[in-house]
Amino acid sequence: MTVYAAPGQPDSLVTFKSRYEHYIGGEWVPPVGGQYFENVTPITGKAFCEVARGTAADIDAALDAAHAAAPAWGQTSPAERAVILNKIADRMEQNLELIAVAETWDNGKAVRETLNADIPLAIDHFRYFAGAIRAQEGGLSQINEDMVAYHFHEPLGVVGQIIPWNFPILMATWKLAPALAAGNAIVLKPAEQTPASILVLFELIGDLLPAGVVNIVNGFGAEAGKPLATSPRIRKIAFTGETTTGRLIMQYASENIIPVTLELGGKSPNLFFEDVMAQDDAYFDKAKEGFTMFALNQGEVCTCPSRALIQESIAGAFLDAVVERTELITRGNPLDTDTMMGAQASNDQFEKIRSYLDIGKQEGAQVLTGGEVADLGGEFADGFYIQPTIFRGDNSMRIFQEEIFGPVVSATTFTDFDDAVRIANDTLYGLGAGVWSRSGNTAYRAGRAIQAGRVWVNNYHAYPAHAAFGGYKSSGIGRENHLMMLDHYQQTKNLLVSYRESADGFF
Ligand SMILES: NC(=O)C1=CN([C@@H]2O[C@H](COP(=O)(O)OP(=O)(O)OC[C@H]3O[C@@H](n4cnc5c(N)ncnc54)[C@H](OP(=O)(O)O)[C@@H]3O)[C@@H](O)[C@H]2O)C=CC1
Ligand SMILES: CCCCCC/C=C/C(=O)O
Repeated sequence: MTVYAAPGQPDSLVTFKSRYEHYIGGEWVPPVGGQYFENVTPITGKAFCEVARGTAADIDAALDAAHAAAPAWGQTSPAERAVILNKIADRMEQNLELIAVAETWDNGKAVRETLNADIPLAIDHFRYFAGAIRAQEGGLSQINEDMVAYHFHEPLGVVGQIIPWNFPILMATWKLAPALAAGNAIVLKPAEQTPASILVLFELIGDLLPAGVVNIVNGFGAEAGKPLATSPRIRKIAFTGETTTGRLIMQYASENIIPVTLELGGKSPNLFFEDVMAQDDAYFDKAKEGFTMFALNQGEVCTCPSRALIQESIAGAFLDAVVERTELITRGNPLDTDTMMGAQASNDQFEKIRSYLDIGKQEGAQVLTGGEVADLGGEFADGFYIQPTIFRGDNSMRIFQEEIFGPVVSATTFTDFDDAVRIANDTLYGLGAGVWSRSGNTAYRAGRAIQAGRVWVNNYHAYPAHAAFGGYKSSGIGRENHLMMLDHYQQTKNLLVSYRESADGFF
């Protein structure tokens, strides 16, 4: 067990500055309007730094820097960009604990996760796209014996990226790594709730990139995000966040006819067929872990398995077993590596989840465990902690249909295969899903029938860089991770060349 010292305490790995500026053109730049906002750690509920509050003028300055950097960066070779991405990964790896502690302090999540998942996955992402861009090939079509169509990948130029607060560094990486690999310059706006860890990261890695290739403007959605997303000076906007905000981003983008990628909400079903059940067996233990994944990252994950669908014949015994497993989730200081669940990322999110705990009870759902805020006392008394909660109810309830984004799972039963698929697909969303069965046939058929971009079969919440990730229905547009993300950051140049030396057959 390790308990990392809190920033500001003796022996802490991280010292946050009391004030952070924007990162523009390779420099730390104060906001044009001179305004700052407070950044709170959800662990204690106290402010720990202030951050530049960006407006349209700061976005313009960042776009100037990005446009100045884009031509040279776009002409670097894939091998040169790959070297830089690998250096970023190496620098992050050398500072893994520091970055993990910074992320935990800013977001509230358990350091056990930032150390073992968020930051290692981010490092691997840079390495994956370093390799992917070198492996990418263009295309050639032979039109006839004298004519050839060459297809080249070209960078888009300057792109905008807007990210949320649930995985600040990992979500930044999911957007930065492919965009950089493809040769674009970037203006990125972090979420107002969690800007600090990304700024700490850029204090560490900023010198590895040419000035202006990545620019970070902090601030609020309406004040900094909208001027970025509406700017005619970007060639693409990438967004992760709420579905209603995603709809706005699409409207903004339509004005300038630029492409969008959107990672939006979810209400992911996790299906447990009756053959998962056993008294004492490694597979059943694995399935219970899969159920408990609703509490990963305090449930603040777009793919949170927030609807558990359990075959009626095993429901009683299965729910008893997962309640017992859920009650073993250790809570406490998020900087303690034994702690499994940390704090919700903000007071707003904490209050939103509390309201859904009330809604679930008012709708008549049965609370099998949890259902209340968690009072950790002491220095954590003002932090944002919620008990992991299992409701049992019906798929028509609001707690089954609306994104809670907290450590709350709503469980219901199904009778047979068709009923399971019907309930799974009875949602506006289509981002993730889980299927648990010892039968390969059942698992395969369910996986293909569920309308979701990612279906985990006999596992959950794994995010390898080379597996495509994205939504069906209202969960978004496009795929992140995987080679196919490069397509979203490149345009195709077709050179149609005639090698015939006469005008014969010109038309
Ligand atoms: N799919 C996912 O991964 C996520 C889903 N959510 C869902 O959304 C709910 C609300 O969270 P919230 O943070 O408000 O989500 P938002 O979608 O509003 O925020 C995501 C990002 O978009 C920015 N933003 C907000 N409004 C605009 C705008 N008009 N133009 C441009 N950028 C904008 C935000 O800035 P800022 O925060 O600085 O205002 C933030 O950087 C959560 O409870 C959860 O259900 C939230 C986060 C991630
Ligand atoms: C254990 C790592 C989890 C990564 C989850 C990625 C989620 C993205 C999102 O919420 O948009």
